[in-house]
Amino acid sequence: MAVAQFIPSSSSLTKRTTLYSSQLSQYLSSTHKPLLTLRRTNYAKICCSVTSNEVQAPVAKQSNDPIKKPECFGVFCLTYDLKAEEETSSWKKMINVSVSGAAGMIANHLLFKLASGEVFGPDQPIALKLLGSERSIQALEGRAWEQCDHAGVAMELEDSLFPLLREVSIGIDPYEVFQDAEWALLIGAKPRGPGMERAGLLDINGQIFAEQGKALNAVASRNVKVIVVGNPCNTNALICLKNAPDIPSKNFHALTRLDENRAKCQLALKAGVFYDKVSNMTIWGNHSTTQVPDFLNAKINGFQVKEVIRDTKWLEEEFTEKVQKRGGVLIQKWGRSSAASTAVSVVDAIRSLVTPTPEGDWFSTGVYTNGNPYGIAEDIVFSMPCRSKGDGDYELVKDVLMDDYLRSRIKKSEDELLAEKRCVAHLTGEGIAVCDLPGDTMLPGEM
Ligand SMILES: NC(=O)C1=CN([C@@H]2O[C@H](COP(=O)(O)OP(=O)(O)OC[C@H]3O[C@@H](n4cnc5c(N)ncnc54)[C@H](OP(=O)(O)O)[C@@H]3O)[C@@H](O)[C@H]2O)C=CC1
Ligand SMILES: O=C([O-])CC(=O)C(=O)O
Repeated sequence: MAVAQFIPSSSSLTKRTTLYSSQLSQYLSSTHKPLLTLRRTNYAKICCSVTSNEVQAPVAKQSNDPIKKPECFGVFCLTYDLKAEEETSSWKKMINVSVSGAAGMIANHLLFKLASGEVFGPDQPIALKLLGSERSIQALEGRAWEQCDHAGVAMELEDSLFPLLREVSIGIDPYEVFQDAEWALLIGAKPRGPGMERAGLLDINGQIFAEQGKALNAVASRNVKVIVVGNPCNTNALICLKNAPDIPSKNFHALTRLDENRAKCQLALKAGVFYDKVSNMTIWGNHSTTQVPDFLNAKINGFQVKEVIRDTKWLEEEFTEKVQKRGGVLIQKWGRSSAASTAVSVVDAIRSLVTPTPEGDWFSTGVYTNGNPYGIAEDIVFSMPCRSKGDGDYELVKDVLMDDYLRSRIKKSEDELLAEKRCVAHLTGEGIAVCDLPGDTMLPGEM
């Protein structure tokens, strides 16, 4: 099936491309597969020290053959009927957190942080709903781990004895996995392979996010917060929100927190301070090599960066490029893209929304531009400075400085995102895609 006709522009850097999505349709059409639910009721009680007469014998509900009847396995199959509720009675109501790309590298770090309580707090029980594919479901369940290069995520979650992890469910149908999701962490995406055009990546991954947007719209909580990690994350987030018209566009984020963290690290290194002394760090724009790490507004020990680091040439050239291309350097070292630091930055991104922003500071996240006070084009997802009261919502920061350098850099990233948007018009319901991407459009991990 031809899904988009990319019309050549006058630029010699663009190519006429017609994309086919049969492989992807196969991946996405595998819907309505059974959802495996791993549930442990009151498991926290078992982990905590309660007196033995409060704990009744576990009522085992294990299936005889967990491979043929994969409703549950291992410790998640046991239902404990505990009378004593002191430990859990102070807990908040359980929240549903859906994670796509759950068998991938980033999720492998992130899931354990989510389950440990370090993200949502020590009194916040969670249900993890993992979205995999036909291919990865075995890795997620851990049933065929001997043949698989993935770890068995569910088995490792089980072995971690996390008291706050109340349910684990696994599925390959976003309409089931996103049911009542209060947080959707969308990590799964195809990485760009050798010889693949960026336009091709935008289309293939864009279709994943169009489908997932529709699923969120149909079944997720009306106030779900969505964090898109899978690249190209800004445009994927735009596609997702356009396909979820019943969910506020404001609730969709593209992850640029890793870029913020990378920028803070480089400034700290140059200034010879610990990185917790760097604040007010904005990443403007796309999670790509056009992103703008803003050294005009950032502070070190409460002073403007330019008062501390007087080498403007270093800031404009070396620092900026280092942050923009940090992902690529990491790929050269590792042979794969950043996973642990990305997971940490997802944690930071969520925590910035669920805890009040420290007075005077802000954080960066890629959000919908409608109504922004900076003159950035509307109707794209752009990284900007935000503050939160800790209620999951945020406000854009109004009191920021602008100069010609910053404005011109922001414009370049804006142009890139507008071009990406034209390239996925067939996925946002805005007509025929015209793909005239600037020649230097690259992900941070591309060199
Ligand atoms: N925004 C940011 O700051 C960053 C973003 N990223 C991006 O995050 C994404 C995930 O990275 P990472 O976890 O390391 O990647 P992995 O390759 O380890 O995992 C990717 C997961 O995506 C899933 N997937 C969904 N659809 C496809 C498809 N069509 N083709 C291939 N895989 C698919 C796979 O799921 P399954 O196994 O179920 O088939 C796989 O588990 C990438 O897009 C990467 O570029 C990475 C670093 C930073
Ligand atoms: O470019 C990539 O695929 C990885 C990435 O986003 C990053 O490291 O920032």
